[in-house]
Amino acid sequence: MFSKDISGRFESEQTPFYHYDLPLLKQTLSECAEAAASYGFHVHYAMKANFNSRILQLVKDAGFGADCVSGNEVNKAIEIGFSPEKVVFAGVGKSDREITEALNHNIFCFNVESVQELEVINDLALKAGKKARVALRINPNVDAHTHHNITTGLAENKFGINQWELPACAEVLTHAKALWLEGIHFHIGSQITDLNVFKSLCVKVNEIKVWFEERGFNIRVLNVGGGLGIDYYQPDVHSIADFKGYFGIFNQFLERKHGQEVHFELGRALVAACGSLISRVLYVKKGIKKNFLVLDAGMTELMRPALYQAYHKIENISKAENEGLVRYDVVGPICESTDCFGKEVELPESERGDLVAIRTAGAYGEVMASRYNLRDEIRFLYSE
Ligand SMILES: Cc1ncc(COP(=O)(O)O)c(C=O)c1O
Ligand SMILES: N[C@@H](CCCC[NH3+])C(=O)O
Repeated sequence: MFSKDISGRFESEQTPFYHYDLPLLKQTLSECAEAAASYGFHVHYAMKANFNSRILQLVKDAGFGADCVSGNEVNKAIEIGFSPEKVVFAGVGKSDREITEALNHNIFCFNVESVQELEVINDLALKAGKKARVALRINPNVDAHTHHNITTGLAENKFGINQWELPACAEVLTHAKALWLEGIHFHIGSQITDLNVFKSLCVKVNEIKVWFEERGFNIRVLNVGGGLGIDYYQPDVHSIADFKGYFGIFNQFLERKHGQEVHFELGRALVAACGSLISRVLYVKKGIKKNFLVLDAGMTELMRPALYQAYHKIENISKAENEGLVRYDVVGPICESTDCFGKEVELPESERGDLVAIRTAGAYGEVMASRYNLRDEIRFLYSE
């Protein structure tokens, strides 16, 4: 249950807003950093999960790098103070302008997603008089066993370079004057809870690394992406992911030579748990077959349930827990039938004005908000 100490502060606040529990975020970052350091691993925070400035500042202070997926994310990471040496730029469709700006920032590495992109980066780097450090994002065709819409490492997905194109990449890299190959990169999907999936990934990475080494390329960096899943069902029991167990898999199954670095790009597992969307009950609609709880937050503030039928725990934080339970479809005010946070959700009997917390919304929540229906700008509140 959401802490009463915290929720007491919300009564007079204008809703909806995102609440970020910064002490929990700091604890999560420190456990992750410590677990990674124990194996000598490096973590870049996937800032697409949440680029709220307060959060980025804490992530940077905890020593993480930044994994960016647009020129604007690269610029923001630099603005916040991430060292360019710790900034990587990924994405299947980087524009010429974005590439040139990132070159001018002297970022650590571009994660390259096609043979053509490799050629374009070479041309733009030549023009800018720079050398671009690149890693090839390879599609390993490993099933992440997660929601279909957030799977990225299957041959049918748009992401990464297919293995049959590796000889073409090797050819470009051999002749390109402005490219420097740092390593190979993989990211197979998000919200992965079956850790065996990462073992399968390690097997593929080992295989592909050898392919390059046999052809005389030095692979200094093995970037295995992100994707570590979290517990959306019991946010207070498992508020921090098992980073030690996760990194332990890679330590055990990834073959590393002396001097080879292992990089990760975690997003969700670092920031999901610290965020909740706080909303107020506008109306209780009683029906014969159904009761609706109409909130003042909707899919415009948190899109995941509408987009992926994603589960987020919903709590009425104005009422004592588990008293007089009633089933509700918890919906928002947006003119879309998919604007629903949960069906048949058991909650204490609720009334107009009650505060509702939609938990574990710190990743892919605020950043995916939209102004559809000309909604207000998103608001925030932090616990220090
Ligand atoms: C290339 C890349 N790296 C890292 C991430 C971060 O993933 P997650 O938030 O699941 O850790 C993503 C998003 O899925 C991604 O596309
Ligand atoms: N936005 C997705 C994750 C996509 C990650 C980016 N590749 C989610 O909310 O779960």
